[in-house]
Amino acid sequence: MPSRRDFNQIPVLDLQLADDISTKPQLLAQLRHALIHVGFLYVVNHGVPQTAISDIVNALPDLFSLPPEAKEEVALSNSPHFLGYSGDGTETTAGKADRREQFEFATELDAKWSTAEPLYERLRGPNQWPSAYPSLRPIVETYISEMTLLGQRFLRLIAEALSLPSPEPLFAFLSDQHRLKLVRYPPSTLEPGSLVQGVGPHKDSSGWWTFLLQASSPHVRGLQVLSGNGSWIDAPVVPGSFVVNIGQAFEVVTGGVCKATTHRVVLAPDSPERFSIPFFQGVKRSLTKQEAVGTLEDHFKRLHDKDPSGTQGAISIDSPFLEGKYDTWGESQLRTKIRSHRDVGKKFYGHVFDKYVNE
Ligand SMILES: O=C(O)CCC(=O)C(=O)O
Ligand SMILES: [Fe+2]
Repeated sequence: MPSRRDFNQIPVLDLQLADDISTKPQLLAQLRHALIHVGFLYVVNHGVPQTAISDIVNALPDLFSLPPEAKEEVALSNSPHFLGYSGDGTETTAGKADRREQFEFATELDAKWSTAEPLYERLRGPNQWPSAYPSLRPIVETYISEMTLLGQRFLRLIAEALSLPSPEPLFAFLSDQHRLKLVRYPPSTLEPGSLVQGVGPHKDSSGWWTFLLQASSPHVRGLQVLSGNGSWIDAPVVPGSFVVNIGQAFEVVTGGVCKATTHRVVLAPDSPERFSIPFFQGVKRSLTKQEAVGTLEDHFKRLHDKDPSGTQGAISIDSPFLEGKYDTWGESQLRTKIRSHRDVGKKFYGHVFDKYVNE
């Protein structure tokens, strides 16, 4: 018998159905199914203005064509907040180097960390803006604001789909800082039959929810999602959509009823350059394990007991946050960031570097 998380395609949800009381129940039922059985979905008619999307998509070719010194000016290695540019091959996922270059931005905030505060508060801080491309800043800021709003609308729908009495408990987990990556995968020139890792298999660890814009034309493929039966399902470009998926903290808070699903990007032989823009809705840094597990535990246990077939297996949660020895989400994030960007770790977090890298 197929397990509950076998799927062979990713559902497409029309958020406009929420605007009419006669169609909203249909949307909520589709959403509940996608949350519990797939962990990945597309949204269309999502309400994000087309100009905010096309402005950022159109900025990508010029941004990535900047000369090396303009990229160096905003290198991630300058930033204790892990914001800025990192080059092709500098990040590893599942033990292998990823083939992508990226600019990482976040909600624009001051750096106000002092030694009286937990070290993870130093993750909060301002962006680095390339001086060679001054028009980028308003484009990115507008996009982050719009995606912040979409994330909030989406959380309200999720609360209803999961029968929560109110969305407030979900909002209480949110951070003041959401993160955005502008990503370019290079064209591939491989021999037939070989595949290159754009980004290796992973579950999103840095956010509550991810909203991904596939910013290339529909013939450019690459994103794949792991079904419960072990097969990789293509997630092609659906024009006018965002791909939405669950982050690891949300899996923890729902007691594993909603699972973070593994995904990857593979570059096939002769594949063209590919752009994507993931927005990671942030989780508050001070969140403790106890709060994450305990706040909605009773609700999700009841949901599981009411529909044990639908949420079968809900008890197992595979979470570095829960399994790790660090009690807050912020510290667990800081550790992850230091491990994946060791140059930044050594430079700004020298006194904890060995602890986080060797433990
Ligand atoms: O580029 C993509 O399509 C996916 C990127 C991704 O999964 C990530 O950055 O977490
Ligand atoms: Fe991801």
